[in-house]
Amino acid sequence: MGNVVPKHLDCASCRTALFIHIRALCNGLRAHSLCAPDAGHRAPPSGHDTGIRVYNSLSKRKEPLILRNPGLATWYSCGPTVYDHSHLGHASSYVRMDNIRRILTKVFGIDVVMVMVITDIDDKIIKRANEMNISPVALARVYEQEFKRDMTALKVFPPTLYMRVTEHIPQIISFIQQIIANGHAYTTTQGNVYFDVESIGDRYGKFTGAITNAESEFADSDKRRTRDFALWKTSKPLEPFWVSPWGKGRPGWHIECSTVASSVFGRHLDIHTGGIDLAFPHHENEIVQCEAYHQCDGWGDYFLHTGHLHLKGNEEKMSKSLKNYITIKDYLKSFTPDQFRMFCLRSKYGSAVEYSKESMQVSINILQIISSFMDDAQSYVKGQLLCKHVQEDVLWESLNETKLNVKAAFADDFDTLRAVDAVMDLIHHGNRQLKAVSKDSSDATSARSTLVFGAIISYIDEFLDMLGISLKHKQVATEDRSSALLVNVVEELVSFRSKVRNYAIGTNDCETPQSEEATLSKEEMELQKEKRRQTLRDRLPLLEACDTMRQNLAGLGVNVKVRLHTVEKRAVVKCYCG
Ligand SMILES: Nc1ncnc2c1ncn2[C@@H]1O[C@H](COP(=O)(O)OP(=O)(O)OP(=O)(O)O)[C@@H](O)[C@H]1O
Ligand SMILES: [Zn+2]
Repeated sequence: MGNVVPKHLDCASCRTALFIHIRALCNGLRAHSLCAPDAGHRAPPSGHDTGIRVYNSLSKRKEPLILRNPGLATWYSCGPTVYDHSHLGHASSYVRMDNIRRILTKVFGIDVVMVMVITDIDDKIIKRANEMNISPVALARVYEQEFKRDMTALKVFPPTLYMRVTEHIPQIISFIQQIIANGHAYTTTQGNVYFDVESIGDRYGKFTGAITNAESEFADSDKRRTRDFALWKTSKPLEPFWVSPWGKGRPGWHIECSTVASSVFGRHLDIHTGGIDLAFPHHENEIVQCEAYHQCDGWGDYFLHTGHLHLKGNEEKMSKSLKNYITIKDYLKSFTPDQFRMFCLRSKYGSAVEYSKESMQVSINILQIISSFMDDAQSYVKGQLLCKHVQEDVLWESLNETKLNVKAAFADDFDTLRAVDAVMDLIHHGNRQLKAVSKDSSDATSARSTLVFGAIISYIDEFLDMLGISLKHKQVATEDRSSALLVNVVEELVSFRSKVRNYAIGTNDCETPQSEEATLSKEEMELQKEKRRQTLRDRLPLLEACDTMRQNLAGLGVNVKVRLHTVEKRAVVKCYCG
């Protein structure tokens, strides 16, 4: 995003410097629990303590999350620069932030007012539009729509307000005028406006302190000092422009976020988010612009940054400009949104994540374990799965402990990884109690513990639903609106297979009752057994077809289970059950 990064990325030394810088920031994020030496620098915000602790990139430590208004969080999120497809890097950043938002609202009862800006004018948009021979606005609208569609597909809640840069140019111009009037920016004869970093003394460098803009950027610029950055850029021939007091031009990247955030939230903002690459210089610059405009100190109470997603064996983040991306649309051809959401839950939002087929497989397996447990637990509650006596008190205790552990994990910097582990522990306990027995077993008649399993099912359902995962649509890719229909079709198919299979193994055939079996002669018994064997041989192709269908459905993520008590009597079909 923005106009600083590509210049860095064109040049090998700047690229290296940028990666070192990002790694340093990521390391800072990983060391969440450590206190940074300068942590005491900022006064804690005044307001209402939520009981949550968050890692604040500003102080580089975990702090109590204190909101200005009780039960309400104001949240500004940097949005995408829309000149190309959205990729899994965007997906991971926005899904992880969506999880935080869901936790805030659904677990802690905090309403969130979230604003996200869409960067629809920028060097890269203009360049790409020229290459494609279309207008920058047309290009931006196409990819903006695609981004929104992709987010919907991944079940990311839309922000309260999406705001486009191009629809706020007058506000941006006034914002810059005020910064100039307050003595923190200067104009040049070429029609550029720059922020005067020296004018704010040592208040620059909240995120880094050490990094300055590259000399290469300074070389062909009319700014006074290296660290100064553009608020308004004069337009080159054939570029889109807006008329301003400084001539025809367009806004710099950072100013759009400061203006839009201030236009909605005024001088106070609780939470600001983005990927870790945005901490410097983007967020650094946003802060000083806002402080210069509002004449305040400490704009933005909490800065939360997501770690980067990168491909296995690749140190660089997945990015449009590096062309090393997998689009969200392509990803959803092979995987489901729920599988991606589970992938995101399996790490802390601030850490880097490695994307690979293997890491996806781990998430798929977890969902399958959950799904399988929920199926078994439901069958048990319905009386379809007969089990040994259940130790209810152990399960009630485990459920209560899980609830406490999950909430504590969420209150500790939204630790989704720990929360999922706690739920998997509960499932482990549940599975240990669901020991299937045959219907003839004496255990089969013991009283069922339906209530505790009902409570566990309901809790896990709520937990997943809260985090945007729905087992009801399990294993079905939801590229179109017909997913619900598809689920019904799959269920119909599975039920048909089950009828065919029962016929093939002779479950529904009239048999000689056990009481009468005793009266049969040895020859008659032998005849009866031979008749059964012949029936099974005749119907073997049907069994094989059922088996093949089960394997094929498993390949598509639909697991067909055969209940123990319906098959165990028949030794001959053992090789087909499971
Ligand atoms: N690989 C990634 N991992 C995590 N977050 C990412 C990744 N790539 C982008 N983001 C985040 O997505 C948001 C929008 O990013 P942006 O539009 O700048 O994407 P980009 O692919 O990095 O683009 P560019 O290559 O043009 O800089 C930002 O908050 C950014 O930090
Ligand atoms: Zn921004």
